[in-house]
Amino acid sequence: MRFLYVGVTLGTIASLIMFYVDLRHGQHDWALSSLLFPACAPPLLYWMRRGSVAAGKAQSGMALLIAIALVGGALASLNTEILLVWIPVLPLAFVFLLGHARAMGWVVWTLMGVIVAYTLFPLFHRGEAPVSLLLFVISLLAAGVSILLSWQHHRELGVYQRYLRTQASYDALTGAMMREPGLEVLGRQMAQVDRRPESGLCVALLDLDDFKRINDEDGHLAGDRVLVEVAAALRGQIRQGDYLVRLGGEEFLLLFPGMGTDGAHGMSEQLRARIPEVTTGLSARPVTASIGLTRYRPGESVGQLLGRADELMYAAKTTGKNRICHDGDVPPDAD
Ligand SMILES: Nc1nc2c(ncn2[C@@H]2O[C@H](COP(=O)(O)OP(=O)(O)OP(=O)(O)O)[C@@H](O)[C@H]2O)c(=O)[nH]1
Repeated sequence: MRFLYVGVTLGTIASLIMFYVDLRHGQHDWALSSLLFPACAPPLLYWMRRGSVAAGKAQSGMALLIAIALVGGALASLNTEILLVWIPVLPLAFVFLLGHARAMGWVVWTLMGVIVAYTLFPLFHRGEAPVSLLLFVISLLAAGVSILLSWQHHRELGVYQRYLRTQASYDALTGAMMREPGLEVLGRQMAQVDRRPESGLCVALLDLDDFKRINDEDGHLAGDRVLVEVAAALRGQIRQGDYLVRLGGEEFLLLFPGMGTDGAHGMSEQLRARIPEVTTGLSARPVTASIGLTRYRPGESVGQLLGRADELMYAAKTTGKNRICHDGDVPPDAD
């Protein structure tokens, strides 16, 4: 939005200077096209501030003004080099106003309008020649360069945004999804099962056993390496489309969308057996995990589902650890 205020102010000042210069040279028809932007853009901005015009519509309105001013200016005065200066500026103005995707359409149409204006120029000016073809093509090439620059900027921005999203969603130590985004995914998966109950969803709450002792006896760094190896093993074992979430500390949540209880139990059993293998040598004693496995019951809340998984995991802890506890009362398996 700040661009809009700066852009309208600069555009208005530049257009008023052009208007003054055109008037001094007695070119009244050119002066009219210079007056279009200062006459329309500030009121549009004012209506937008008051809320009478939606911001998106006001921005499209500004883009339209720029397009009309440029094509109109080209028809009226394309035999002066000064107008060519604006042609490379146009793609950047559109990108700032409308975002990259929409701007490209506007750029194409406006440049086509300018090319048509160049071609028709002699018709409107009794055979008078427009500015040399070489200069005109150079200004179009300069517009091409500014499109490439804006595209490059857009790409870099996309890479940076993806990087930030990853940083915000994935735990730096284990690479597992973090709690918040993980619970959002869980909510989405549950909603999907609510719509299509036959698809099913199982969740496993996995907690490493006696992790505090690993930290105390082998050191915090060893504890970290255990977490890294366990997470890597879990990720390597689950299917594409399953999710691994680090709920906190040494507690992980696994989501198995579309998997029945038998399948999820088999998978959890493999994971449980894999943990001591991948952590051999990292800790003086074998690393094991207790797992609470449950199936989502359509209509229940995230809290109810995770609460049940937690109770089952706790049952696994209290009945000897290194084991899986699962629902005894799940509906008959669809598998
Ligand atoms: N090294 C390391 N330790 C962590 C991290 N996050 C949490 N912890 C430790 O994990 C330990 C968890 O201990 P408890 O909650 O008592 O659980 P536990 O020792 O596994 O006992 P049970 O769950 O009953 O088997 C605490 O000592 C935390 O300091 C981490 O990122 N790295």
